Amino acid sequence: MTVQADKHLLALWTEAGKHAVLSELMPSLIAVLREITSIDELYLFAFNGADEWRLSGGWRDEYVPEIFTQRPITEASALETIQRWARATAQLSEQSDATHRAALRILLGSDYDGRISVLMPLRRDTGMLGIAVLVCESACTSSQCEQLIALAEPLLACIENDQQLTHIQRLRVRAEADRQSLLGRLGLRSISENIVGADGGLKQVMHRVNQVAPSPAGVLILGETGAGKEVIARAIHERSARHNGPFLRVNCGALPPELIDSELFGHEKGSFTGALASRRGWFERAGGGTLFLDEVGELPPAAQVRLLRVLQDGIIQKVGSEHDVQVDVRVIAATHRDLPKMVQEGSFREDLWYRLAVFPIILPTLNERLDDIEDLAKHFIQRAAMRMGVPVPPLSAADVRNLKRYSWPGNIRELGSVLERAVILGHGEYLDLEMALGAPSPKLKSPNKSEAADLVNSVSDPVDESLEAVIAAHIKYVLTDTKGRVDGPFGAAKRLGINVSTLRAKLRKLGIDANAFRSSSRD
Ligand SMILES: Nc1ncnc2c1ncn2[C@@H]1O[C@H](COP(=O)(O)OP(=O)(O)OP(=O)(O)O)[C@@H](O)[C@H]1O
Repeated sequence: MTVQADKHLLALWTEAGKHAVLSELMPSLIAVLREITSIDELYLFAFNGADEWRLSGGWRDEYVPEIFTQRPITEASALETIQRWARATAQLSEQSDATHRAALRILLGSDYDGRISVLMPLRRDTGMLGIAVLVCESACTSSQCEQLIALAEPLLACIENDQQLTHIQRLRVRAEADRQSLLGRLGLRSISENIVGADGGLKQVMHRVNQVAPSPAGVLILGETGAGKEVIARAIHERSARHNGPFLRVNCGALPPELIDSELFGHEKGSFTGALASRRGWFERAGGGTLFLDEVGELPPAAQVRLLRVLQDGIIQKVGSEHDVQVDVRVIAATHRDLPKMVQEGSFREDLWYRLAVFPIILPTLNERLDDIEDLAKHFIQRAAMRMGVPVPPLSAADVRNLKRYSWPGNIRELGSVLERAVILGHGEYLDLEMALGAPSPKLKSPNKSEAADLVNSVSDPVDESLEAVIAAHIKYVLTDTKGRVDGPFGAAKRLGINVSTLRAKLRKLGIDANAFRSSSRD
């Protein structure tokens, strides 16, 4: 192949590699083809495999007479011509004669207005997938024909890319229509409207969200498990200039330690056993959008160093590569852990903590926003009823009181599950909250003094072992809440409504070590 031919081939592959729609590529494609022959017009047709030809892209000069008999050129007239031609080639292809098969590679054909149309089948091994129609002022020489034939492959790639992009666009339109219809059924205009308590217990939080969302600053969301950290991270993304970009969540705690770097930053092919192909990591995939690093406190020290680098310079290095890659990502991190304490203990880097904590948002627990429980409950009941296709069961004042009495270690997520269960258990006719909350549960919050005393005193009764287990679990739960503290105004004895000495006796009897709860939190 000559240097010129190589140059044309490279130029067309460069265009194909842009993965753009054909209408954008047409001027560049025709410019390359014009260097080979006196081409005036170019039409690219794609065959969809079901006996249909579609005009994927067309280009023509204003001043050149038209190739087709009708003007303006309609897709129908182009198709008719092509179909006529395709029928002719089908007849030719039935013949095994080598000359005819060669002729099928390019067809110098129909002559309209004294011009030559070059019909070029675009083939893959599986068959003919497209046709390029070139309208030239003069006939092509055999060497020009050869050069054109060599360009069939990148032209086909351009058509295929165009088809894929059109397909994706169609899926996008369909997904958006589904989203709108779903929002309509929920009586909402956008997902972000769905933050229950935005004007109640989350008012301060939403104020912080609105303050930080338009800026490029990173955000650290602190809150117990299930308190709504992801919901808040999404709200920031949706209110930011990046809202059209991706929002990706990665749970740092769920990444296998040996794969953390490759997952976050990507890897090159062959960089480790099993790296069969190069792969983009979460940071690259979130380009132009927001990366939500959930459970950031779980990252091991080595990954913390690399995360700090991205946050400082916006630069990552793939595993197995020495090249820096610039990424354009806003990072929102979250954790239920006590990060300052982890810094003190040396398990979380201090410099990373300062970098992440530029704009902290602290989420209240559900217990700290009990006034939102009624609205949240209605929201979850409605959602569950809608999912099950049953009428929305009413929520009574007694139900609300019960829900407020419950201690919610799993926060809003747990509330949602309980209410969904209550709708299911009530068969959509009523709300079976009692069953959904379970029998007297270790999670029941601060029972009154006599209830607690009864429970604890009954430990001496060896008959009912399961009751003993319930008591032990409840004491453990309260100790978790009080972080192992037994006495004092915030101690477990006070919470349980019994004497400190009684509680200490029970602890000994039940084999519970209060000190073991010193550093734990409910998660
Ligand atoms: N304000 C809210 N209004 C409505 N639903 C909420 C709200 N906050 C949280 N939820 C719902 O509660 C559940 C838990 O929320 P989310 O996943 O955001 O919590 P999280 O703090 O990120 O949890 P984890 O610590 O386990 O990652 C989700 O189903 C979410 O839709």
